[in-house]
Amino acid sequence: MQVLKFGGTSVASAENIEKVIAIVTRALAHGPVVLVVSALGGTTDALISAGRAAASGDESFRQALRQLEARHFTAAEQLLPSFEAQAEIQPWLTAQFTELVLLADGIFALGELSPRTLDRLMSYGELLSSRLVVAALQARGVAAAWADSRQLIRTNSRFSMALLEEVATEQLVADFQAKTTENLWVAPGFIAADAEGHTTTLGRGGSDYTAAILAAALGAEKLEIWTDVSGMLTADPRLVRSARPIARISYEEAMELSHFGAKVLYAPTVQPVRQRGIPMWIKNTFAPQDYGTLVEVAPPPSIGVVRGLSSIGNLALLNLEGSGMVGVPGFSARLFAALARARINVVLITQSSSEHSICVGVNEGDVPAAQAVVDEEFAAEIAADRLEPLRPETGLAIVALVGDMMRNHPGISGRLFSALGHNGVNIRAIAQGASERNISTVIRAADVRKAINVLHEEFFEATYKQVNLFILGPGNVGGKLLSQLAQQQEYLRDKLALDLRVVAIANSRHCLVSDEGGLDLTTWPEALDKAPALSLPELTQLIIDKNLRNSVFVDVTANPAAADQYAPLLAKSVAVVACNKVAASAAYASYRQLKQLARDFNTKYLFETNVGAGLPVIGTLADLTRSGDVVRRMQAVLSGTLNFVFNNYDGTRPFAEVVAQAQAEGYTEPDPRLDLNGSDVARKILILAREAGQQLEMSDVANESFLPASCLEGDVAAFYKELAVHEPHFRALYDAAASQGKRLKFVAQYADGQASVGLQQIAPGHDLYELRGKDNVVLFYTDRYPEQPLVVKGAGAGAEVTASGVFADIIRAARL
Ligand SMILES: NC(=O)C1=CN([C@@H]2O[C@H](COP(=O)(O)OP(=O)(O)OC[C@H]3O[C@@H](n4cnc5c(N)ncnc54)[C@H](O)[C@@H]3O)[C@@H](O)[C@H]2O)C=CC1
Ligand SMILES: N[C@@H](CC=O)C(=O)O
Repeated sequence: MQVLKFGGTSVASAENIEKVIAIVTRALAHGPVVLVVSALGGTTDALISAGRAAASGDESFRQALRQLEARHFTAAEQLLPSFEAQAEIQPWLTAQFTELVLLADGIFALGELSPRTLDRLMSYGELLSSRLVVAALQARGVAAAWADSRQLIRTNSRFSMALLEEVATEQLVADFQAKTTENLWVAPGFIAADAEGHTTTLGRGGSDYTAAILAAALGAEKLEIWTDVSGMLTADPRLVRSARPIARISYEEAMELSHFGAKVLYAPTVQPVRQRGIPMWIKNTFAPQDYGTLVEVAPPPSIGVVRGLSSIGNLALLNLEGSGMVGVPGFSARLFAALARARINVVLITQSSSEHSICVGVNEGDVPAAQAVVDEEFAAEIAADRLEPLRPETGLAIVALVGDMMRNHPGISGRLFSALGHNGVNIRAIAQGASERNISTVIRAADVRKAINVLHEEFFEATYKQVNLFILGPGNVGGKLLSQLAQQQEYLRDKLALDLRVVAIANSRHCLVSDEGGLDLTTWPEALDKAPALSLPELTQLIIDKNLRNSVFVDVTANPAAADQYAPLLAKSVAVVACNKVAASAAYASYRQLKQLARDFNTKYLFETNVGAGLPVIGTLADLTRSGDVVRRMQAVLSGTLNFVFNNYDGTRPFAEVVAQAQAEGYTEPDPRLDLNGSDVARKILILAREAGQQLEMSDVANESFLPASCLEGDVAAFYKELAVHEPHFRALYDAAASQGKRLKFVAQYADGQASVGLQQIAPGHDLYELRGKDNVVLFYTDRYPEQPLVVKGAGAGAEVTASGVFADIIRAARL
């Protein structure tokens, strides 16, 4: 005997029922079949709302029932081609709907819908669908007997969620089997009856359960649950696009996953087949060729140890806390007894070993009742201040990892916590049974999508990690960065398993945001011009609200207001990558705060390009200090612009023209005066000193500017004019150095807690002398490099190299 169950979508229309018939006909070739069907998709909901409308005096229930009637008549017409077959079923359908209307009229008259009446009302869905399927089969020459599940399955009288009476059911099934000759029975799912013959139901989704009960009672060789997806998936596909079917799974794992929200299977279904060791398949009616999922005793181990992820929402935590609980036996018994009296289902339990609190998870809808019964139960202890009143917390969800093999693998929870922690997902409670088959975490409902995706990547996608970028300032450097990202996207997927998606690009006028899948990195300039404006705080809020996993904010502006966004973003575990130097060179306290926030919220604040553009200057310094070395002295040329200017200025061309060339080639700051007056270099040596462990402020950096003060009055155009006016000054500086065979270098120095920047004449043979083009050089003198310094040298400015430094920081942030 095989038991096949088809869900609501599988029998939602005549066309779908044809598919069901084809599958059943094929199965019959292998032996007798019990076919269990759900109501036509949407019917149960329609019946419930019609019943509720009737109970509340709303006559719209009549129209709803007329619509249901029409739908069933249409299905009958489509399924039964012959006039005779239709003539046979139509009076029966009419009689059913007459009964249904009478029942609803009764509800309307009484103004009350009891659980018992609701069960009766709902039962029509499956009664109608199963009869239609029998008629359709018979019309195609397939002999089928209709088996009324109310005469096969005995339950108690707990209406809407009746409990199975196993022994009586087995007897009823055996009796029916003894008197039935057909090889195919068609039974309505979901419904049963109590000892008095009242119709009961087995809980929403209960048709799966019906099939499992019948399979167990008949000792079937297999149970097939036919639905609209190709088996149980590694995660809810509405949340995780890359979720994939699980080929084989144990009963226990299937039970855990279905209990924790995997809607494909009604949780109680597993128990009856598990008891008898009956293999259960989950198959897709619309893709019968797909393998589906086989639920069995001992499936092969899953490669990634974790078999699946699931989640349930609408959860509340109830926290019972107080010193009066410590070491006193019986508290939990009283808590659970009180909840049970109010028929409140406890979804999860945790208790700390201090015994100072017990925390239980319940459905949010049960919170008021729970609060009332628990506070009443513990009224005396609360009054005596030995317990606090029950504290409910709502807006939560459970995300669970499921897998039989987890118990043999240390480190699974470590990976779970670390993946969630890096993404700013706060875990409110944790539960793990001694079987270690399920690790459940309670998190904010708003974090579920992110958490499930992060965990899916961690445990199932050895292949890709999605990283979501928000890029501010697609100018000189930002534009190059976007080209590099576009060019490298495929390589990163193939070689580093990183799926870098640019979710938003913003400049000072527009903000372009992608809906799904990331922005097209070839057409963004035109799209950005048409995009609406968004203020910086609004952009920050958007990033927070999107709540995407592995989010990175990339600041490629020179804007102080942009730097103000780092703190709120880091506090939400959004990584910050900046070539903007404002934040790292602002007040020491705020620089520290940002670094601390990154540590506290398990994320990264990276600004390697703040010094030496794409050169590994800050990274090298960090490697030195991390390994215990102490930086005693630094000497450096840190301005690409000034090095370029002094390398190219010899009096044959005006100084202003050489500066303009540096700007045109993309070496200067957006405001070139910051380079020329030494501020940019001062910021850089300040950042290096801080990274070396010194608590310095910008005002501590001595800046001996070579620029006449009048050059800084007015705007950038005035600055260039004034440079021209002071040509003799620059010529004199050059001549003084050249006459001694020396070169001009704008040098940054740090020693003994003191930092300074200024123009120096450098003699041949000096470490700073041979420094071409726009190059930078940093000499680190440390305890381990006391005389011969550790040298970092190379191109220190330019959009391309800076963009590649930012890119490298993005990869660091992404891999955490
Ligand atoms: N050019 C270089 O060699 C290096 C540059 N940097 C840094 O790179 C940063 C960018 O430099 P460039 O690309 O040359 O500048 P840029 O002026 O070409 O680009 C800046 C971009 O920021 C945008 N922006 C400015 N204020 C904004 C706001 N409030 N909101 C949104 N967008 C805003 C502008 O619209 C523009 O798209 C600067 O902080 C600079 O210090 C760092 C290392 C080397
Ligand atoms: N304007 C800067 C660019 C890098 O920080 C420079 O010239 O060095």
